[in-house]
Amino acid sequence: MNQSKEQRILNFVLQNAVRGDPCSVLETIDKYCSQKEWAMNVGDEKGLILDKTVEEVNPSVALELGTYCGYSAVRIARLLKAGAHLLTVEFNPEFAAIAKQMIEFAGVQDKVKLLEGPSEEIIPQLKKKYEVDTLDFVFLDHWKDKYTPDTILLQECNLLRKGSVLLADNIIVPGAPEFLNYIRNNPRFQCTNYPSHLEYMKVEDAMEKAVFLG
Ligand SMILES: CCNc1ncnc2c1ncn2[C@@H]1O[C@H](/C=C/CNC(=O)c2cc(-c3ccc(F)cc3)cc(O)c2O)[C@@H](O)[C@H]1O
Ligand SMILES: [Mg+2]
Repeated sequence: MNQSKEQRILNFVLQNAVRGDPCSVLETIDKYCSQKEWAMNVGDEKGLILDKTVEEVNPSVALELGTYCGYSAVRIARLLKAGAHLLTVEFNPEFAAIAKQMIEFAGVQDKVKLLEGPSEEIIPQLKKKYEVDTLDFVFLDHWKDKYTPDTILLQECNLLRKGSVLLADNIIVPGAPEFLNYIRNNPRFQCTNYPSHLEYMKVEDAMEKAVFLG
């Protein structure tokens, strides 16, 4: 049975990156996906916006929706302070297995908890089952039509506090028009747009930061 693209990305990392070095893993994925096969990692350009936001928030508890191969999980986890952790949610078992190996190879497994299942089921379990009080930072990068329902669900589950920061990928491509409409017209969020480019392409994209005002 021939390999999936995601398996090929992981294998390229296992053979070419430095074990235990998150930056090396990120560089290697970016190299493969810009030179060999495009893949929907946040990438190096939007990755810098993600880095700056994570450094600014300096979260104790972070959530990511849509792990995929684990690129942004490694990207976020490498910046977390001692004792801080990232919960990342992925419902595709094949991608979850790839991401688990990617996270472990990068050496950030102690900071990352990969939760396998759909976000709409996991989010309501975060407080009781995963001992979350509130979330300091949320990275949205899963199905674009789920950004809004999951943002509403996070609020309904009392997982956001005054100052919680959401960062959403792909505001232009593939686009999240209903999320943008929802979040920009919601007085409980303060929004900022960050123009950038689609990963590994000369196509315009953007990220949107939304700070929950409580
Ligand atoms: C059902 C909602 N809940 C979910 N719960 C848990 N995991 C979920 C969920 N949705 C999706 N996922 C997972 O998140 C990932 C999905 C990401 C969706 N992302 C995109 O479609 C995307 C697509 C593009 C893109 C851009 C231009 C193109 F021409 C083609 C594709 C670029 C990106 O940066 C993207 O993020 C997968 O791993 C999927 O299994
Ligand atoms: Mg994306």
